[in-house]
Amino acid sequence: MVTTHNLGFPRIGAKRELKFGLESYWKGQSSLSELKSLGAQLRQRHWINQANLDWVPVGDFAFYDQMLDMSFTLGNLPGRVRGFHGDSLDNYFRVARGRSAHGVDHAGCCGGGVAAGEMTKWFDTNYHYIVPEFSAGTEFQLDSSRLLEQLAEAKAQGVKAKPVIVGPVTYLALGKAKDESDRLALLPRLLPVYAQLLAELGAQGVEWVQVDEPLLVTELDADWQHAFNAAYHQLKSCGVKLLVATYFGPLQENMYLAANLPVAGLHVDAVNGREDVVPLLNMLPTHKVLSLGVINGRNIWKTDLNRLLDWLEPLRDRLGDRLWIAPSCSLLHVPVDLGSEKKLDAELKSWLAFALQKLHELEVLATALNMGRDWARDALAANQAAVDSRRVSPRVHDPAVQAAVAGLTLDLGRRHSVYEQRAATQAALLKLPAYPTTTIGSFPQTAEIRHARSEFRAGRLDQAGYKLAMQREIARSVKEQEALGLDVLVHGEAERNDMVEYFGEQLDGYAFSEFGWVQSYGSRCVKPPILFGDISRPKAMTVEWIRYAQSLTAKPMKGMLTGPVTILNWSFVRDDQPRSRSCFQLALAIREEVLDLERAGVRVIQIDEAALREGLPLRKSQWKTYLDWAVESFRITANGVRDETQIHTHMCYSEFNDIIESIAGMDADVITIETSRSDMELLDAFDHFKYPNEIGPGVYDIHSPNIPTQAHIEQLMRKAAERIPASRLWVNPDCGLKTRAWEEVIPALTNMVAAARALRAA
Ligand SMILES: Nc1nc2c(c(=O)[nH]1)N[C@@H](CNc1ccc(C(=O)N[C@@H](CCC(=O)N[C@@H](CCC(=O)N[C@@H](CCC(=O)O)C(=O)O)C(=O)O)C(=O)O)cc1)CN2
Ligand code: MET
Ligand SMILES: [Zn+2]
Repeated sequence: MVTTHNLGFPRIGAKRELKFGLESYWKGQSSLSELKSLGAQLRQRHWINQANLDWVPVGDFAFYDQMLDMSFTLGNLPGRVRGFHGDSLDNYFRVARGRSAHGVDHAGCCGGGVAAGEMTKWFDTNYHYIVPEFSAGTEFQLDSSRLLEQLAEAKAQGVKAKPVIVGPVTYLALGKAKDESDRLALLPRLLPVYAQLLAELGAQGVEWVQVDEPLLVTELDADWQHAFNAAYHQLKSCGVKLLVATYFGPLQENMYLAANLPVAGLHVDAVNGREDVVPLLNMLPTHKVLSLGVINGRNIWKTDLNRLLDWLEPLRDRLGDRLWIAPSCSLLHVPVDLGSEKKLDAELKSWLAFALQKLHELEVLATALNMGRDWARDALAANQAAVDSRRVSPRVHDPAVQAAVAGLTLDLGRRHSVYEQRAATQAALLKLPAYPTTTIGSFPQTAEIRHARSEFRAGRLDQAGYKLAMQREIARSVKEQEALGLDVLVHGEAERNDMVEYFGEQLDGYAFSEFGWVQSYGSRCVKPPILFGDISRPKAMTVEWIRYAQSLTAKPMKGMLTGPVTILNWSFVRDDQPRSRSCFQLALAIREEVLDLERAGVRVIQIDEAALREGLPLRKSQWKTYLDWAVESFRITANGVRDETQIHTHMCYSEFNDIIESIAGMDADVITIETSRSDMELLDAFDHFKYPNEIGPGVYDIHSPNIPTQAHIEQLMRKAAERIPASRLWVNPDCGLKTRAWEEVIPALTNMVAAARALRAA
């Protein structure tokens, strides 16, 4: 018999219950016990949702992040939060979110400031985890309470529990040694704690534990390969069976290593690593379970079940009971329930599967594999009809768009003149001071803005009323910026629910959901739009708003767009054509918007490519191919403008050393990047490469509520000027300000402008 299981379930809740519960607790509007019982309710509901599986994940729930959970389980708390006397969940939130120095915390006691743990992208997803912190002296100490409590809960509910933990090697690799010490040197101290944890789980009657080691789909040097062997040799007799889970790509050169770890089972990504499976089978010891991740956990398309069965049936014949099937990765990265969607049309809906529907697909597969396809005849026929209808739908294929992409030429992506020449033309027109100041685009998305939008959606506010409400917000942000004395203004993005979804909603070839939320970090979610067909732009998307904003000021107003690569990377995209082709289609559509803005008299246009770097393939060998089409897409979007028009781009999570040539290849006149947390050291890449154009290195971290001082900003800018000629420097925050409050934004920008003035005077 084939066994079914799941690697993880979205914890935010079908209606984002966890988000609202967390935010209400953080605001002091509900109690810790209410929050904890909400967590228990969500776990229970999600276990019921998964009740038909043979093994159900336990421990995949997290109040903020699964890596931070693991840090607490391993007793690896940053020194600055040790010795906290309150509830450990409150301490957990202190690491997750930081605390400002003068605040009064939830429990009403005075807390000193606590810096938040660093947050970074989980592999190539749009999910962010809290980076474990290490130093040479790090000691670990088991705190199994969270996992054991959830296990007891699950057992009481009759759940066939398979605890899930992050594996020791991935845990170490994704952390950072603040003192530059060797994290691998900590492995001997870490493993006994894992062994103890596994033994405690075994003592509770656990049979299988899923140990996530996605690091195995990345390039590993000899030390890290060795760490895998060392780790699992030490854990092999801990009293439970281990299923080492890999995902987000093929094992490739790590296949032999993974196949021969001394564990009872291996899970592989059989969607993105399909070609690995047969060679893997040939080297897998015959006592081991092989779990095939056959349902895509990273997108929302229905699986072609019949075709999958054609491939799976011979594997079933060969593996028998040793075959397990599952989604390719945790379902954390997809929305919960397609059934909640009332506005998507029936045809499109028939092509889709969210988490619950994916679990159903798994059941159908198991029935067909265990009993024969006849037993699943109706489900398979319905699936076939849906898959066929999508394949041939005229809604998916637009010959005009395909022809435009086929006709792309390199000159579309080239500016008329080189940077030096354009820069002179632009300087004469814009007449900006030295160290010009600007912001990245968004201003606070206040409750009133969100509320107005939700009233508009619900039909309680009409189009005119909504437009007026947004214009009022735009006017407010223009007024604030003028009072602050900023040099290049933004309209503030009040009218945008999200920098990607907003464009998805206006482009043909896109659909969007009502409840398709996916956790991005903590309580913050995104609703990735669904790119299902060839992309075109029926009409201008941003011009009216920008024109309005420009009408309110004599200062230059930036046109604000999201670039094609970022729209692609933060959407659910087609699986029936290469990503590059969808990206070129987006590039052509956004290019038209750029040209429309230019025609409307907008002199500075920013095209955000926040997700360009995170879209890099996990293996370096594939970087060049990606960068080539990604950079070309940006160039097509941006570079059709006249010399007089200044193009800006923005990137966050910027680590540019290894891709600086591609960044330069985009040929934006100005790039704004996140640098404040690295003390301007990121600029070394730009310095060494002699990056030719202008740079706005972020001078303060927008993720923190702390107000940067003028002195600190000046000091950072002086550091920047050691690396980049001052004549090419801009002064701006690290990223957009939408998650901050006006009370934070005003003093921070006041100090920023004062710092720029002081630098000019010097
Ligand atoms: N797509 C994407 N990926 C990204 C980023 C990004 O900006 N976009 N930034 C980085 C991650 N950072 C992020 C920063 C903030 C949020 C964020 O604030 N998300 C909002 C949702 C934003 C949104 O779509 N808002 C909608 C819906 C708002 C909403 O929830 N409204 C309430 C009603 C409110 C009321 O009636 O008062 C509801 O529907 O229940 C809107 O403004 O229209 C949230 O979780 O709260 C997400 C990610 C990296 N990845
Ligand atoms: N223009 C966008 C903003 O300011 C860029 C954000 S990058 C995540 O919000
Ligand atoms: Zn940003």
